[in-house]
Amino acid sequence: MAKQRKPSGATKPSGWSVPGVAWAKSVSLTEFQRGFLTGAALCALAAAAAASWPAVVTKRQRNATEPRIDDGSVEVEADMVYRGAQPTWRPGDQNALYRRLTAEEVLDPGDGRVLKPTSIVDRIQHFRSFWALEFERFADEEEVEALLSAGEAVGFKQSAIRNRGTLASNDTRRTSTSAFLPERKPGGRSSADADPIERFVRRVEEITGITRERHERMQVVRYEAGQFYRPHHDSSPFSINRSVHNRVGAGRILTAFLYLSDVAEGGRTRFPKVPDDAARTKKPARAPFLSFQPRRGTLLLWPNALDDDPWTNNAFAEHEAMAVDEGVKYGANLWLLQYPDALVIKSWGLGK
Ligand SMILES: O=C(O)CCC(=O)C(=O)O
Ligand SMILES: [Fe+2]
Repeated sequence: MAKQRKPSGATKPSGWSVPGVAWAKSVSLTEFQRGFLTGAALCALAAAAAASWPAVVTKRQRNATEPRIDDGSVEVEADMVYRGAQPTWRPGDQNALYRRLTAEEVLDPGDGRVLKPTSIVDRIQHFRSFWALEFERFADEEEVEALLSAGEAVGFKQSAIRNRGTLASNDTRRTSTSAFLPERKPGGRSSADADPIERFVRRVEEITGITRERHERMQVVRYEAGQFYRPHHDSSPFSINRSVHNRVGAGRILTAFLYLSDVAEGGRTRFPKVPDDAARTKKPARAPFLSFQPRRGTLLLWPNALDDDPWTNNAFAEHEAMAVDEGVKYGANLWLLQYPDALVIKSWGLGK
């Protein structure tokens, strides 16, 4: 975990201009309106000054080598937090992954079978894309069982959820329970008969091209009848002033979600900002948004970032786990990160 500090070379901005005031002068406004705008601008400045540096920041040039990290109040360079690590994705890499997975043959590193998405959903709106790929029978029975046992061994607890930067449990937005599995150490790459979880992790490394030092610890989730996880985004914004975000949840550029059980009724994973494709769903009763039915062994893969700006969340990636009507639903999250996991940097000695 990088110590919080100011980015070197970043100085307080020299010249201030308040856009609201400049604009107010250029149009004809009443004295009252002008006074209101000036007052609002002064309030904003005072509020910013009251908060400690760097609550007020200049807009810097943005380009591929100088990422902007923005949680709404601070702006820092990624490598200040991630100790010079290279980002996983540069602009364009996300769409390149989509093309590779949909147009090329990706082979299972274990048994050599072709790993092909069985269902492809692709939306492009306002030049910003979102896609989700479903891989049926991605994990075999042994792998599914191993993940379930690993979850049981850790123990399922009321899932924690971040609420304005602090961890809170018993959140009404998430009633399910979950278990974070231990870190996966670097594994030997040769044996095809590795342990089942190892096989699964290698397959995810193969399809995504993202190796395990950029994986978060896997999280097994469990929902009993009536339990749900309301709409949320898996990736929290980067920031240096909320240290918890740096360790968990920041820069989850991809979600690989493996269903560990079939669910008879309910329990769908639904994307409430992505319209459904009428051609895919012939059932008129279904909500008109993209959703997936849990099927044991099926992997669902979707990006949480923007292709042209992988440091920024893609709003279309918002999703929810709808309430399970009957039976118990299990799944496993494997989040793939824009920088090596901070905990891994520390425990594997990957930091500088
Ligand atoms: O259970 C699901 O379908 C999705 C789970 C999820 O969104 C999460 O754990 O972040
Ligand atoms: Fe999620």
